[in-house]
Amino acid sequence: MSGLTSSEFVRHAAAALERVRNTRPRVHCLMNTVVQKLVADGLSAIDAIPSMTSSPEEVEAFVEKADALSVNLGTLDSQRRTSITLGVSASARLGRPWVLDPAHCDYSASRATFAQQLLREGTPILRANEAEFWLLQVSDDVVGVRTGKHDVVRKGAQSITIENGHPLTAKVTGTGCLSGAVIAAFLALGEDPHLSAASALLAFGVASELAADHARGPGSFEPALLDALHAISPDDILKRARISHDQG
Ligand SMILES: Nc1ncnc2c1ncn2[C@@H]1O[C@H](COP(=O)(O)OP(=O)(O)O)[C@@H](O)[C@H]1O
Ligand SMILES: Cc1ncsc1CCOP(=O)(O)O
Ligand SMILES: [Mg+2]
Repeated sequence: MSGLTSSEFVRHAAAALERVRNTRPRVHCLMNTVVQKLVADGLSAIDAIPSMTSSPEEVEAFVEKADALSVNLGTLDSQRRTSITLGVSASARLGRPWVLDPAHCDYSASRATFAQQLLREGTPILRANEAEFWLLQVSDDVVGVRTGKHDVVRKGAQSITIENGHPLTAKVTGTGCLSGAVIAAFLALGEDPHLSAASALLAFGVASELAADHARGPGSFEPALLDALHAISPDDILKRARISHDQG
């Protein structure tokens, strides 16, 4: 884990949350059409600044103005493929960090092929659920994030496992997509991508636990998650973090 002990990593994550709040990174999202609002609201709640437009004519300009890019393949059509290809190339050319969520690539071979092509551009972070994750190959310099009951953030032989979270998170459509966008906000800090991705997921997992304290089910969990992303403090991370790591 880049030479850090577990407690040093937790302190890093707490401080990274504070830096996101203070620097207000711009995150451009090429997001599926199902969960645009949740993702934009979740980014705003942690004090990042979202933009969501996906027209091919404008995508390069938006990527240029952004600090990081979040790409999601959930509702792929031909125009969106064009925008994503342009956005990802611009990101790689400009050296902007970017995150790929290959949503539902396990349902469609052509989507999986497209995801695999995109992963060759720049140095992305892959954020995927279990089924999607195992379908794709990531090179050793790409950070691979596999979410689920525990989130595993791997780079080469090094991995950080985040045990924080709540099962209600999986009952709200779009939380996986939002977790990818939150990773992009932390990547925008320009720090070690492995630590940034793990810090983002630790903050997201702790926020999910805070939200669950105020929820009666998925319907009330969704707004509670936005409230928790707004309210979560570095201290919450220091007090609640449950992580383990493997230096490989
Ligand atoms: N059983 C679970 N317990 C706690 N958190 C979970 C569980 N399953 C998924 N999550 C969380 O829900 C979010 C979405 O993850 P996941 O369901 O893996 O992705 P997707 O929504 O893309 O299918 C992540 O923040 C993950 O940590
Ligand atoms: C249901 C659905 N269909 C296409 S995109 C999408 C949202 C997926 O969101 P998540 O994987 O984050 O729950
Ligand atoms: Mg998903």
